Amino acid sequence: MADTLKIGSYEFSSRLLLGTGKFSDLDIQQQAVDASETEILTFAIRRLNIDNPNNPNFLERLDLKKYTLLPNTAGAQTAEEAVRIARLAKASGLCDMIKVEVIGDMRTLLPDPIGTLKATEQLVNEGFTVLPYTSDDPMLARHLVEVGAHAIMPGASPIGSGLGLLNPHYLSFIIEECAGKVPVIIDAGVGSAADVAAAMELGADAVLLNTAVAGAKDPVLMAEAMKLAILAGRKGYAAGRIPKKRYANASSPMEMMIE
Ligand SMILES: CC(=O)[C@@H](O)[C@H](O)COP(=O)(O)O
Repeated sequence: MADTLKIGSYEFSSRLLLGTGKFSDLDIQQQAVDASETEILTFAIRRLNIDNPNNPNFLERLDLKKYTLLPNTAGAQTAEEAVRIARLAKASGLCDMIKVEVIGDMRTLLPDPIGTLKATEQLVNEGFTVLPYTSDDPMLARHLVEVGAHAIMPGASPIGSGLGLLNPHYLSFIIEECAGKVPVIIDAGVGSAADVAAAMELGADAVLLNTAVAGAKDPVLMAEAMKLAILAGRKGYAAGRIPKKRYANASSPMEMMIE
């Protein structure tokens, strides 16, 4: 059976979601998107030029028909702002999927939990497929699932920091909490392919990243590395790692020697 990622009524082969911002130029962006083999592209609606389709925008080199678009509400600091931005995206015919971002603090860019919960509930009620960006709080994840979120997107560390998985223990609680209900997509703060593999080995269903690829010395090569890290981490998780031991355990024990 195919190992697909299901988000609401959507189904994907790739488990890598890619942000489209911060690339040094649009050719590199296009090549990196191709190399990643992602099927889901995210972008800030506020950065998009919706009013005048004749003006250039930062998605213009991408063949958008090939991708599912995941607009996000970046820039919103209240639930009301996030809901307004999401409605604008839907009215523009972009997609009915929305990544809810309600930022509570402009220095850390950490999400505001109460605003995130309120916006998620409202947008679910309006028929959106809602993917809230959240902190690594397992109780908030539980409430988000209860109000109908279609995926939970906990940050690994602050957006753009590249610090990797700061609290794998709590992320694993969220993965447990959501198991059999909705997918968990680790979002933000990933710095390297090793971080991506670690997230997938924890049991995450997917990873969303932007800066680690866009800011790499070679973004196209890094996009390919991220694609492979997703596959390696997913297979490693499915294969079941050995338990960690405090002391050595010889690889060629004497009792198993063939005479
Ligand atoms: C929540 C958010 O905005 C992130 O999805 C961001 O777009 C990606 O974070 P990184 O740039 O740290 O990968």
